[in-house]
Amino acid sequence: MPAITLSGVVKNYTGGGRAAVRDLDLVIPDGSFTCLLGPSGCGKTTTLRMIAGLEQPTRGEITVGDRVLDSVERGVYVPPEKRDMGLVFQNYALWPHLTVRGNTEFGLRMRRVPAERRRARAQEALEKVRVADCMDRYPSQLSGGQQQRVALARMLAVDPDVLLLDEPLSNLDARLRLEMRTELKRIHEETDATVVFVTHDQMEAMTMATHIAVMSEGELQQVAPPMEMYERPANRFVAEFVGSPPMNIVPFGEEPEGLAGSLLRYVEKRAGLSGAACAGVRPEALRLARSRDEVPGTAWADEAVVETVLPTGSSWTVQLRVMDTDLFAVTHEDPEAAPGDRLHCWARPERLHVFAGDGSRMGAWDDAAAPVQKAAS
Ligand SMILES: Nc1ncnc2c1ncn2[C@@H]1O[C@H](COP(=O)(O)OP(=O)(O)OP(=O)(O)O)[C@@H](O)[C@H]1O
Repeated sequence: MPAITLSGVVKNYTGGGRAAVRDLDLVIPDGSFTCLLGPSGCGKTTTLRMIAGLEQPTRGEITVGDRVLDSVERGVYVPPEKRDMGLVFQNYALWPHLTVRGNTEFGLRMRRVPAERRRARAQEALEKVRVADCMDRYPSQLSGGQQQRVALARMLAVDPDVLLLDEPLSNLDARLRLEMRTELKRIHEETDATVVFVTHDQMEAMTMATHIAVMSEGELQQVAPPMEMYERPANRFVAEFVGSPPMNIVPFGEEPEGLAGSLLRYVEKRAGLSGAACAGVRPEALRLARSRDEVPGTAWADEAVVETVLPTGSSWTVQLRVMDTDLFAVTHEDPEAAPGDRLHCWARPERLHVFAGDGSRMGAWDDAAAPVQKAAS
């Protein structure tokens, strides 16, 4: 299955104000598990529906390899049933008059798969999502979570090359959701299918995806493998959206004082940089030290007062007051600190993220901050 490519795709709904999707250029690699991630209303579902053929772009092209599925300019539109894609949407729309088995076999029946084969494939798919024991029930006799799993089974039974999933786990409780994430990841690895998965839950995207595409207000912000996006967010929006607890961001403003002033001086001195508008540090990159002697010489450091210490069982979240600003640190070792304690907080330069006034990442900072590579001797 070749890559799915969206080129210059725009979607304006009639009666809608601004475009739901704007100038979208996105390549979904073959065999990838690509998550479309972003806050509510950013255009994720619209993008997925256009790939499925349920909405037509206002402008632009969608292709799979050499096959053009949509081209407004060339007057091409391939209807959903001719795209060989499996769909599961949030409102999974099972047929109320068919049993679970009937629903799961439905797509196979449409494809004229013989009865015996149909039964076996439906059984297998229902076992995969663990609802085989509800085989003879009707959708109205199932919980929301069970219905969602039947919708997944119905799609899996057909074994499509492309799986399009719109928040398919939203009706499951926390435990089942976690289980189904693992299950979906396993299914993806087993089938080689290309999966496009819509979610607003960044943890879901981080744990399942091979690639994440972050959108905001109809525009693509960044596409990258999860860890690359986490470690090198392309702009301030991505930096703040991906990660939990979120990245600490310190805006410099017009005349930075306090922590902002200290950080800006550090950044300017180390990188000879101008035009920086804010700096960010992830909570786990913010380290704590009892004495300044424990801080590496090249690191940024400031004095901090402990405000609260919140143990979660596996980690501790420490709220710090650094001059005029609150910062959050996460540590996996007991910080042995109490409110009111005076500490030093610090971060290695390569763990600081610096953004310009338009929100874009300042690559010049990364170049200056990276540890000097030892020349090969
Ligand atoms: N049928 C429609 N008619 C008019 N406007 C629409 C329609 N569908 C979506 N929109 C608008 O398009 C924008 C993008 O919506 P979309 O559903 O794609 O976002 P989303 O990121 O999937 O959001 P959510 O996570 O809430 O589902 C929103 O402003 C929405 O109000």
